[in-house]
Amino acid sequence: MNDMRLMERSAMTNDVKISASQVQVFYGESHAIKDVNVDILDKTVTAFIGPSGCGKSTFLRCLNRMNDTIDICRVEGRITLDGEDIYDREVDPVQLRARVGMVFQKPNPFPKSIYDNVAYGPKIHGQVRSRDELDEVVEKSLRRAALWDEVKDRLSAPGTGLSGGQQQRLCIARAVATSPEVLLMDEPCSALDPIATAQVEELIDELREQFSVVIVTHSMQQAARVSQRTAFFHLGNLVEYGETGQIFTNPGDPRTESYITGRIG
Ligand SMILES: Nc1ncnc2c1ncn2[C@@H]1O[C@H](COP(=O)(O)OP(=O)(O)OP(=O)(O)O)[C@@H](O)[C@H]1O
Repeated sequence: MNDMRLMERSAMTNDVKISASQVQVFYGESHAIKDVNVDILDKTVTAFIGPSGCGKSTFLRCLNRMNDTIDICRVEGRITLDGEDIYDREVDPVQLRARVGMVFQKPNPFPKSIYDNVAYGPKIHGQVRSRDELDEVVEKSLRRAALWDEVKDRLSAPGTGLSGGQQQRLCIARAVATSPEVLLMDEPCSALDPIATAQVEELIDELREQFSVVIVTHSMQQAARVSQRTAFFHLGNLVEYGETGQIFTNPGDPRTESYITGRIG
């Protein structure tokens, strides 16, 4: 039985969810991402690490076309989600972002009630047909974000009135409410205290049972704790990508080694 489970697990984690090939990103004349090739696996947590300014967030934002919102930003190359080119003219970026959700560094709940923060996505994407169905989605999402018990008696209170850690879990609930296939997290714990960080990390581990999670982090301890794959970026290049344990214990590139041992960054 255990062997069987192991087999299922390893087979599961070899499915490619997002594939990037020869991706270049420019901000005006500045070349921020240089020829990046990477396959992001389904039902896996992938950590992007590297020194400040190396392009982690820029590359993350390519994966759900958030860079489209930055005028001077130009993305080249090919990125596919389940084999389909996400930069194809036919693809609606708003629909794409329902499939590839995002959680930002600073919790940013809408100035609305806790309920409405979570209900917003399913409503605008026409994913629910009745108030009962919406109630169900809201409850399920808040449970998945490990927030339900703390807020179930005050769903109409403003989301901005929650603590920082609760607000970040509310943003995670909002992101999972549209049933995304991939969740992008840009330093989701940087504004949180150690207890809230531990809660969010635990949550990330649970979320990967359902979908692919990509997390940008400055904390190597966090990358080691939550991820199964790690990508090390340096000066816009993807230097090394592989199993987290291997990257941290036996990196193949001297730049990765310098970074993880604290010599650069
Ligand atoms: N909106 C923007 N306009 C112009 N240049 C930008 C913009 N965003 C990022 N850059 C530049 O692109 C490069 C990569 O930045 P990015 O924020 O992706 O790095 P990062 O690795 O996520 O950094 P950090 O760890 O400090 O958040 C940097 O040189 C940065 O100055």
